[in-house]
Amino acid sequence: MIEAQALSKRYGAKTAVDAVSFTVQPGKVTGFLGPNGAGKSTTMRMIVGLDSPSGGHVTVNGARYATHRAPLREVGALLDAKAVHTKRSAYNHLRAMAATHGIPNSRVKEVIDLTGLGPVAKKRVGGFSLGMGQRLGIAAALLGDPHTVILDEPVNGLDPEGVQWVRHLAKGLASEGRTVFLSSHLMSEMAQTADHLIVIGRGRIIADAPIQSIIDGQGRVRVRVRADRPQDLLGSLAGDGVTSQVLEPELIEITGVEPRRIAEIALRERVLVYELTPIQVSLEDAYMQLTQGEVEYHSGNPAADQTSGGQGAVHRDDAQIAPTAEKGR
Ligand SMILES: Nc1ncnc2c1ncn2[C@@H]1O[C@H](COP(=O)(O)OP(=O)(O)OP(=O)(O)O)[C@@H](O)[C@H]1O
Repeated sequence: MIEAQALSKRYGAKTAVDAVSFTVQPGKVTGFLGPNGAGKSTTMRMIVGLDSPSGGHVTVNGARYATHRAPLREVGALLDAKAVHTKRSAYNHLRAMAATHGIPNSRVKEVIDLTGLGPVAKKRVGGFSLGMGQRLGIAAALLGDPHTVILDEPVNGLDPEGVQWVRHLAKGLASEGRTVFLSSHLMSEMAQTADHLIVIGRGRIIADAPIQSIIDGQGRVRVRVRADRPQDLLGSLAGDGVTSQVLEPELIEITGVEPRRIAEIALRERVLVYELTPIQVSLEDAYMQLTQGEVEYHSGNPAADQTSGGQGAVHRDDAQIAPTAEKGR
């Protein structure tokens, strides 16, 4: 288990992590999401003692990382896959790590097999592809058979088979009762892997909830309607929280009304409806809505949905989470 209490990190005038408190529970995969520069890596680095907090504290399995007698057995982390001695072979790199913790060579062989590094284990790490480097980083994280596994962008550079492998690995580790905390910018992958999400923006927690409740919480019901007189329908539907967008003369998208209510009103107004399709909210949609005020580094997004009304707060299991801030400029 990872427990952070009012954890902060400042670099000069920059507050990278701003008094965050959260718990990463064992037995599930917890995804850590946030825009570029939100503070994910800094938080992960503080968990494993690579950065010292400016305020607050964080423990892993009940104690600060540095106070564990054999930290590799408590927590394994992939933080920067490039941080290896490039002239060593993968095998020697892992053996050197294992030696410092009294981990037997048999475990080195095990993690090499587990991560599919067998064919290149004796080759110099300097010549590794990004994906091979990631696999080596994951092998190192698993070396001590740790209770807690932290993976920062583990699928970065992996091919589809590798991405799938990381997914199964993360789920498998969680099903063994371990704590699995991973970050990724790949929403579709996160949607398939994580049970729970912590979303951070500008150093603060925006959401901390089961993945489905984050999707549901952000997704006000949206329905695509084809009708012969959409304006008449819209006139009768107008009300609190209902927004709409005319896509084509006979095609509209309505947000905030259940499909059945739309059908009832259409019947009453004698509007011919020939399509009524609820639109599924994806994790990506929910994430974009949650973080729309939190993105520091914008890339123009011409496809951004301009029609959504204000979004409500997402709720944690137990407590309310700050509502999304207003749109950043
Ligand atoms: N060593 C450092 N010195 C100064 N500023 C830093 C340092 N490390 C991180 N920062 C700043 O702290 C903020 C958080 O960075 P961090 O790398 O934790 O974000 P992130 O969420 O991991 O981003 P990304 O998704 O781009 O990896 C950023 O504004 C970053 O520029």
